Amino acid sequence: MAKMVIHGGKRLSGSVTIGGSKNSTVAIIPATILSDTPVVLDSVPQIKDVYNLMALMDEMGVKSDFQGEILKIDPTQIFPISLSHNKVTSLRASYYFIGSLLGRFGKAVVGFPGGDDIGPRPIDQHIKGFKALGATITEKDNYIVVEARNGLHGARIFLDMASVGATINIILAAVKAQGTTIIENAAKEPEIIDLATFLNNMGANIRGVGTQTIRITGVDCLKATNSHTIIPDRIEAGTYLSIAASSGNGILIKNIIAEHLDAFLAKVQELGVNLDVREDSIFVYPNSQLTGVEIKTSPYPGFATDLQQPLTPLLLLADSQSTIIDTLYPKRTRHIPELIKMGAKIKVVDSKIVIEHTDHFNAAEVTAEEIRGGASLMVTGLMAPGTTVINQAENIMRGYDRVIDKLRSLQADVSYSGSEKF
Ligand SMILES: CC(=O)N[C@H]1[C@@H](OP(=O)(O)OP(=O)(O)OC[C@H]2O[C@@H](n3ccc(=O)[nH]c3=O)[C@H](O)[C@@H]2O)O[C@H](CO)[C@@H](O)[C@@H]1O
Ligand SMILES: C=C(OP(=O)(O)O)C(=O)O
Repeated sequence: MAKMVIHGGKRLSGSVTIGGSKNSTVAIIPATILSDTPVVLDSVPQIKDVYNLMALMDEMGVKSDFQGEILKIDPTQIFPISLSHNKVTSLRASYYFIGSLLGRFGKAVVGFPGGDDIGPRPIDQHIKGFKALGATITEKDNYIVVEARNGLHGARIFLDMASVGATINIILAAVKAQGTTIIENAAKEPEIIDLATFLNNMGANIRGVGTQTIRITGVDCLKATNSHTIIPDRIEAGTYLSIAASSGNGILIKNIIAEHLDAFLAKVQELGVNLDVREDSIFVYPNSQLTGVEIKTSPYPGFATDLQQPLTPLLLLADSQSTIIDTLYPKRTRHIPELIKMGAKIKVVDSKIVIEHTDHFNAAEVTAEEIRGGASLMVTGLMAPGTTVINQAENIMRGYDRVIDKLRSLQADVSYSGSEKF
């Protein structure tokens, strides 16, 4: 079990550069196995999910090399195997190999996915999509067998909800299928646009990403000619913005696409945080008078569920009550008992998180049950005077690029002990 130790209560300053998006990267890596040539990705974040995906690809004969921010992947010697290894359960995005193996070999045998324990996370819409494309699905022990004996063919698929994962998985399966696939009520997240840009640059024919109707016309082969640069991580950016507004003495956050953070920035400004939004960076002024806000998470372009927990510590500083309703994951509340140990005045009332003004935080030993809950504890630990120890800090490392180095560059006193080298 890894630990993050924070000696908090210090004012932070300087600048921090946001890394490539976790949720783009973890979709694009499985997508690389659809390529008939080696692939080069740039701006790849150094996070645990990336190393786990590399290990999974290694089992299929796909060699990869990760130096700095450049990840080289050679899928040309790939062979089909069952992915029932325990690495599959270590991250959610392992389920994208169902779509990409199906697209490449017409068959995928993959263990049930893991990912953050943030409440029920069914995959019925993925299954519905694969079936519509001509696959049969069977479940055996702890894995799922998806097979298209007569090949995959285009279909019209209406998603019951705008699921990020289902939209991506259907794109991956359909990109080399016969004919045209239409996804209705598709998710519109920027990471889906990034994936489609990557695939289209290799010769795919995907239109309409970023709208609710996506059309994919199957092609025979995909070839990489240029490297693909991953978009900046909007959730990492929002987390540093929360740190800057709660503990900063003036912090510049670089490599941001502000448009991807519209709903979040609007809420942060409504809260009273003083920001200077520049072309590809945001300067966060030292803390000002904050007033409570009401937040309701929703699919993009709404307020991202992945940012409700990282923002919560800042809401505790407001002089009046704030509320959060997480419509996507109402049970995403495992950080709350841990925040209470640190002095937070916060409770859950009928699926609504109620946050009251808190004027004293204390350091404590707490546990990061999942990635964004961990981020919430990290932001609070930086505010609380004394020594905070975050257990299970490996969950934070799933998605925060070189977080210890970045926090230290802001003058934070933090350390990490665990088997991962971040
Ligand atoms: C690797 C990745 O990109 N993870 C993100 C992705 O997760 P993920 O792709 O798992 O999230 P989805 O967009 O699929 O889920 C949205 C909602 O739909 C429900 N649902 C989804 C699929 C399905 O087949 N059936 C179903 O009922 C889910 O329970 C959830 O309530 O989007 C989430 C919502 O923005 C983010 O929190 C995650 O960070
Ligand atoms: C829930 C998240 O990730 P995953 O879907 O990979 O578990 C997240 O990044 O907040």
